[in-house]
Amino acid sequence: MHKQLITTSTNQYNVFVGNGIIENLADYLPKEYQNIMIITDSIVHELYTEDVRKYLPQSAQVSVSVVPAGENSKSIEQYYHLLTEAIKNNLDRKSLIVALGGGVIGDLAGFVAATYMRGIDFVQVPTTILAHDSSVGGKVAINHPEGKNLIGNFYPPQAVIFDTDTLKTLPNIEKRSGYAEVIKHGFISNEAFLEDVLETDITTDIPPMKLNDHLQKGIAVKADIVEKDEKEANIRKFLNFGHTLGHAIESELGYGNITHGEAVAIGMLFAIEVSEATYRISLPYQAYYHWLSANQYPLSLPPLSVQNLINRMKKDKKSENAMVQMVLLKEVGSPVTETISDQDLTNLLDNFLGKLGSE
Ligand SMILES: NC(=O)c1ccc[n+]([C@@H]2O[C@H](COP(=O)([O-])OP(=O)(O)OC[C@H]3O[C@@H](n4cnc5c(N)ncnc54)[C@H](O)[C@@H]3O)[C@@H](O)[C@H]2O)c1
Ligand SMILES: O=C(O)C(=O)C[C@@H](O)[C@H](O)[C@H](O)COP(=O)(O)O
Ligand SMILES: [Zn+2]
Repeated sequence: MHKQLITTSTNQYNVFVGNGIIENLADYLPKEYQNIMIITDSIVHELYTEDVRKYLPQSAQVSVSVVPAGENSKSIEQYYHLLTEAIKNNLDRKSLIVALGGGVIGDLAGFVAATYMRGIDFVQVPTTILAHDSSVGGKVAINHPEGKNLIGNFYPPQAVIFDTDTLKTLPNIEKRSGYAEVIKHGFISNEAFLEDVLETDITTDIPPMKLNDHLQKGIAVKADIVEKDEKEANIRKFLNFGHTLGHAIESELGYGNITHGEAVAIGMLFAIEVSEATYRISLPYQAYYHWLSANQYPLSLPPLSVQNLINRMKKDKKSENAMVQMVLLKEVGSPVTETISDQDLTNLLDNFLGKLGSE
């Protein structure tokens, strides 16, 4: 089991990562709780709720709330439904919410915990590769039809308990989605990590040692950044590499019609191209494109309006005075933020989408 302590401006919490560690769930809780509500989705519920229930302290009263699987559950309706469930289950300020699932559940349940009775404890029990990213750092949110994660907060969990055995049931599409955030951590941190991921075939079973190594390295990159800039005043923006266009694609296509990671994967391709054009440098665009293609990432999109995408990018949380800010790379491991003029963005995006091709 690998343990990493995260220190934020408001608290400290441990991230536990390892095979089979769910059995020790009760030991990883920082204190005793008498009333615990597990929030999960319909797919994860079938697979893992019973285990989690079994390993929670037997003295606690435990309830389970299940939302439909998928991005559409990061909605105001499901958020309100879960608050009602918390009230019905008599959760009080000393109670605990367990977020059991991927990033959708972590973001949603975390936002419920952040706002119920002005904030109660929650722990993240991630079950997707992507959630090595979403369970760490304390960003919790729901979506608005106008944009991703527009309603949320920074609200760190009490602990992250990541049993990587759960990843064995992940379908390939979710492995791809998760690995987009893994390779993002490579791009923004160091060449060796990036190259290791570029050499990994994720279409077949990834050796557990390698997978755990990639997850731990990704978590370390993220932890280092959020410890220095929890509320995204400056360097935390680097974790948004690929997200300015990625989020715009997700909301423009309609939530759930492309996975978060697959949209971000295309967003990173664009960010690399903009970096090369802006700084007149060469980055591993071809190697990355080849890896995406070999691992069956979607590399074409249904026809999308450049203007609509730009309007969406302007609603991104990094935007200032309606000017789009993107995270670019000066080289692998050296991210920067850059304001892009509307004219440049129109030209670059038009060219990029044309090259990417339409379905
Ligand atoms: N808060 C953050 O810092 C942060 C970081 C990255 C992404 N996110 C958010 O995370 C969300 C995406 O997370 P995700 O990709 O984990 O999506 P998800 O939670 O929807 O999970 C993906 C799918 O996999 C299923 N699933 C989950 N675990 C499984 C398992 N072990 N076996 C089989 N199926 C399983 C789920 O039911 C779902 O259908 C997006 O909303 C994104 O915005 C947040
Ligand atoms: O933790 C962060 O900071 C990130 O940007 C991580 C991203 O992978 C994640 O998708 C995050 O939810 C995006 O945040 P947002 O502030 O752009 O909504
Ligand atoms: Zn992301």
